[in-house]
Amino acid sequence: MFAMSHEERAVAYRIKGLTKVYGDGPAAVHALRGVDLEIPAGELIVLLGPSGSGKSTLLNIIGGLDRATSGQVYFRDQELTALSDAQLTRYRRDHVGFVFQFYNLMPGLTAHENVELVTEIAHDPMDPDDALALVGLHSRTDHFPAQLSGGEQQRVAIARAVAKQPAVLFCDEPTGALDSVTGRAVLKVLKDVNERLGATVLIVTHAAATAAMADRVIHFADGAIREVIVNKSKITPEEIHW
Ligand SMILES: Nc1ncnc2c1ncn2[C@@H]1O[C@H](COP(=O)(O)OP(=O)(O)OP(=O)(O)O)[C@@H](O)[C@H]1O
Repeated sequence: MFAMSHEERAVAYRIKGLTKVYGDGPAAVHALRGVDLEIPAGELIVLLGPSGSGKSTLLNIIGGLDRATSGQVYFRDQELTALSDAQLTRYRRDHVGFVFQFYNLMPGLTAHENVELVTEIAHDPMDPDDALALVGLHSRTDHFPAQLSGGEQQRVAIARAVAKQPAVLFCDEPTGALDSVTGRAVLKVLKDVNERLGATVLIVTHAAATAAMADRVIHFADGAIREVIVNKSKITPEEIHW
């Protein structure tokens, strides 16, 4: 048996020469122009960059929601870019949670039932009540989305995403629809998920102040990575001002 080195175990994603072109001919859009990146496991990472620079495209490809045009993405030792559609679906189901700007909850189901939808089909799920307690909503489990504030609905969406105990949590503008106080509460929940569950958390955001709480900040511009900064002195979500 081969023992994996510490370094191999510690990398969640290896991305090599990744490109994505939407459309073809003169109308083609080069959303990713050759991205090389390593994402260490267990970190909280923030992706920043102007609108249209390719952040969501990168998140969608490494999250298994979209296909690259060329290049490779490895999750641990598995090449995602070589998987069939069925294998990619299994990767998403077993390892990945998603949180989006708009919470995408089922309006006719309670908070508990929204989380249960995922735990019923997950491999090694948390109890829905534990997932809702993790996001501070233990007293609201029987409420419907319309009875909850935006920040509370986003916390239900986070509980739903983490209830299957994913290795990775992808968050695309998770605070985009929230005021700063509520947004900070949601960021605190994401930090808790990162620390308590050990999940790697990737956050795409326009709220540049969020970068101060990250382990690592990736700056995107024009379909490429401009800079990766390892944050030596992080602040807590409560200390963020924006
Ligand atoms: N399905 C699509 N078809 C055609 N072009 C697309 C598609 N999705 C994204 N694009 C284009 O790819 C480029 C990168 O988009 P992407 O959404 O990844 O950027 P972003 O950095 O996440 O932007 P934002 O911050 O505004 O969400 C943009 O020019 C966008 O218009």
